[in-house]
Amino acid sequence: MSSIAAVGENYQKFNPRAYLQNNYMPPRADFSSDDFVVPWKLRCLAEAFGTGEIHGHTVIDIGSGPTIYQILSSPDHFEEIIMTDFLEVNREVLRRWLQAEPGSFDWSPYIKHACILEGKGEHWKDKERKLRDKVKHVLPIDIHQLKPLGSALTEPADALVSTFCLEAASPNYESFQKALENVTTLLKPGGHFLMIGALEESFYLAGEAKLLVVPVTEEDVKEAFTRCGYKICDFRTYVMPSSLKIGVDDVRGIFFVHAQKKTQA
Ligand SMILES: C[S@@+](CC[C@H](N)C(=O)[O-])C[C@H]1O[C@@H](n2cnc3c(N)ncnc32)[C@H](O)[C@@H]1O
Ligand SMILES: O=[N+]([O-])c1ccc2c(c1)CN[C@@H](CO)C2
Repeated sequence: MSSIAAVGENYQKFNPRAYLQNNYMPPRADFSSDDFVVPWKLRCLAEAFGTGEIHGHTVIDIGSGPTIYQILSSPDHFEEIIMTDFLEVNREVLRRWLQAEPGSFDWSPYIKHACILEGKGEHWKDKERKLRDKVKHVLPIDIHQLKPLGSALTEPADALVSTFCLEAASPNYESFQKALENVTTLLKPGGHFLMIGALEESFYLAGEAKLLVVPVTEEDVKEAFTRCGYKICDFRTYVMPSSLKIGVDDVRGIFFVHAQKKTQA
């Protein structure tokens, strides 16, 4: 079995609820200080969209998983949001939240915080409703395919978002780089890519699953984007405080990159 196939096999044990518990509930879901990881992630995304540079018809979220925080600041800038994931269990969790099914994960603290960061006085229920209106598709994706969305995509998107996906789905740096090339085919020239990911992480837990992660440094990420034909517009790093190192992974830090796909070869 190839190492990529082995990653896919291992993901069959991924438990969305355990993953959400580990990463999106306290202590990691602490909104009490801008210095905590979730406010930092939301601020990176809100500020990038707040520049007004990133807009158009469609934005695709690559490897959404069971989470929606990563698209909270996008609805005002796009007509359509496409969410994607490798696993049906995650796509189902997303569909249930989108349909406001009882028992779905409570993202309201995240939605409220995004409204505060954006400073438009928007009520969080309005943002929630807008988000549900604009997510038009929840599609299967495999970043290791030359055409990650298969034939589901008719034309490239105006922007891409991806959080904790490429390094968590690639067995080594070479396949990380190749996956970036693959997903870049989904983006128009001149389009913007916002990515958040783990720095120097080698594994994370999601219930029974122990997922292997290719450890990447800030330089590895910058080099991958540059080699893939991007201009790096902004790059930020967050050092994981010891209080948030809770045994669910060995992540050392988090990166945020805002990159723009160059228009000519
Ligand atoms: C660490 S989770 C990230 C989830 C979410 N984006 C977040 O910010 O928490 C990694 C995600 O990558 C997905 N994944 C695994 N293999 C993949 C592949 N070959 N192509 C696309 N996504 C994949 C998993 O299903 C999982 O949802
Ligand atoms: O601190 N966080 O907010 C946070 C959120 C999600 C994830 C991490 C940390 C680290 N592990 C990745 C999977 O590779 C997933």
